[in-house]
Amino acid sequence: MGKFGKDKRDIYYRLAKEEGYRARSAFKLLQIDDQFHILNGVKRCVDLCAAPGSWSQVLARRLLVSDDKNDNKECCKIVAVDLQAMAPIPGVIQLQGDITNHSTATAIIDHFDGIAADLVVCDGAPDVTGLHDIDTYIQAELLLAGVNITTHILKPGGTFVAKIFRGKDVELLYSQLKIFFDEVIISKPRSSRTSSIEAFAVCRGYNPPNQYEPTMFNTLMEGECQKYFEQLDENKFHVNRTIIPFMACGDLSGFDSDTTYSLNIDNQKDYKYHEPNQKPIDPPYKVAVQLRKANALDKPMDFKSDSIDT
Ligand SMILES: C[S@@+](CC[C@H](N)C(=O)[O-])C[C@H]1O[C@@H](n2cnc3c(N)ncnc32)[C@H](O)[C@@H]1O
Repeated sequence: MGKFGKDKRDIYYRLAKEEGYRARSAFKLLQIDDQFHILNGVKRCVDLCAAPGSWSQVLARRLLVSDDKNDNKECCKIVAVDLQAMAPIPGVIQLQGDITNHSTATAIIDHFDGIAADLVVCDGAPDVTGLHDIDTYIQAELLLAGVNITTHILKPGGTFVAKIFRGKDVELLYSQLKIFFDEVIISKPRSSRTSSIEAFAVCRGYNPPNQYEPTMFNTLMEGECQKYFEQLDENKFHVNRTIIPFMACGDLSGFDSDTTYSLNIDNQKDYKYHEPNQKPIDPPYKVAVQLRKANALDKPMDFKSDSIDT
């Protein structure tokens, strides 16, 4: 496949480059916001698992714009966190850290001068192995780590948006989210491939159980933590089956992420190749790439997975 093949096969990859985004995932957050208006009135916002930074770019473009209708520029703060280093984005405070660490929660709150956030978004994904059950399990753990840290930093009534893999035990995750939020909707943006099990949980109205004290237990599903919730609020803790609404979002007559488009879309727009906007600065696969270039890998490695969208 030539240099243009991916532009043809993946319209959102191409549009991301044209519109200056670092990754195609930007469109997922844009479409979620268009549907649910999660950014309305937001003054403090946290982007968990943010690298390479396309969601932070969306947050910065939509929240830091100063015009007659929006005077947030002075007071809106965006903090982005990732394990990996990320190239700077004007107006975004960056923290390199692990979302499972308490010190990361403290560092975020310090940036907000002790005031909790209005919105937390989390597009966290582990390095996928291609083994679906393992990938889904690790993703669930990461989502729960996202919820854990969110309980330290989100204001009551606040909104949490997180990537979720719809694997076979996803209903347990829905129940966990319903413990903390009044409303949970699972949403599939048009820019997320249909073939991917990825979707996004849009959780509104943060409302933890009575007397809930935020902890950094590794998972909310484990026995001790579960017992803790049972003691706290019997009425609110149900790990029974929960029916969660599912909504597609994004312009349904717009671009389909599973379709291959001509390079001159509808002959209306002249095609011009764009390089990616920001290459990863220190990716975890760097050593493997170097080994491969030096012909030092035993056999070629395939990092592709057809079921996980990035
Ligand atoms: C799909 S990427 C996020 C893409 C990003 N939303 C964007 O639009 O550019 C997933 C990110 O999760 C990060 N991540 C995974 N586990 C993490 C952890 N425990 N703490 C912080 N970041 C983590 C990875 O380093 C990776 O950058």
